[in-house]
Amino acid sequence: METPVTGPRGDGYNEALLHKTILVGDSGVGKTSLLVQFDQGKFIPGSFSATVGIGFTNKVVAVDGVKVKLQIWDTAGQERFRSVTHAYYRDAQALLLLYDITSKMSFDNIRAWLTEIHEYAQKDVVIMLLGNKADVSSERAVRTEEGASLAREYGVPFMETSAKTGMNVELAFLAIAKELKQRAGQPLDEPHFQIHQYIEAQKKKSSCCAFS
Ligand SMILES: Nc1nc2c(ncn2[C@@H]2O[C@H](COP(=O)(O)OP(=O)(O)OP(=O)(O)O)[C@@H](O)[C@H]2O)c(=O)[nH]1
Repeated sequence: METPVTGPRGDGYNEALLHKTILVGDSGVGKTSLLVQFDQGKFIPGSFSATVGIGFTNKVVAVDGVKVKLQIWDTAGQERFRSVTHAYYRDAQALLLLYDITSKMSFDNIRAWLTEIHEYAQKDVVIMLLGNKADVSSERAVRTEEGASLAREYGVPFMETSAKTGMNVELAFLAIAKELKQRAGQPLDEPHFQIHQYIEAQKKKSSCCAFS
């Protein structure tokens, strides 16, 4: 379900469709940091201040030259806010589910998160699994293949990200925006766009070119 955006701006923003996207995952996995990196291109290191409740940021991304507006909801990972955040799942078109690659527990909790998502979200919600904090390789507790294998089991796209370095952050949101644009019946430049293949191709492209 897309909500047309209305407002005073005359830059095409008004005509963009609004797609609700929610960031979920355990407390401390980096949801707020990922959103700040995507929205402002920066990482604020230092003390961790847990999100209280829920808040959103609007971000317009260009997909094939067309504006797609993502309304990105940042939820609190702490258990005590869970009943509040469940209420927001229902309207979401996309869910970015994060774990922290340095925290086995946050990875082990992904199955429970997926159970909740399947209980409260729409059946056709786009889900993407993200293993965040990929820059902290010395403390890695979850192998990339474990993340990929879990994602395959649930049929969802997967990538590792770093809110600190920005690795794959834009790619994650752009892939979601493309998928949502396509679902809204708006054509893409790639006529056979598939989110899984798109992500794999982009990841290959960046690893190929980073070393060439
Ligand atoms: N090195 C590194 N640190 C990160 C990364 N992402 C987040 N952090 C750090 O991890 C801590 C928690 O990040 P948050 O973004 O607040 O986590 P959250 O998931 O929003 O937490 P809640 O609001 O409690 O749900 C902070 O100290 C961040 O600086 C990352 O990609 N790399």
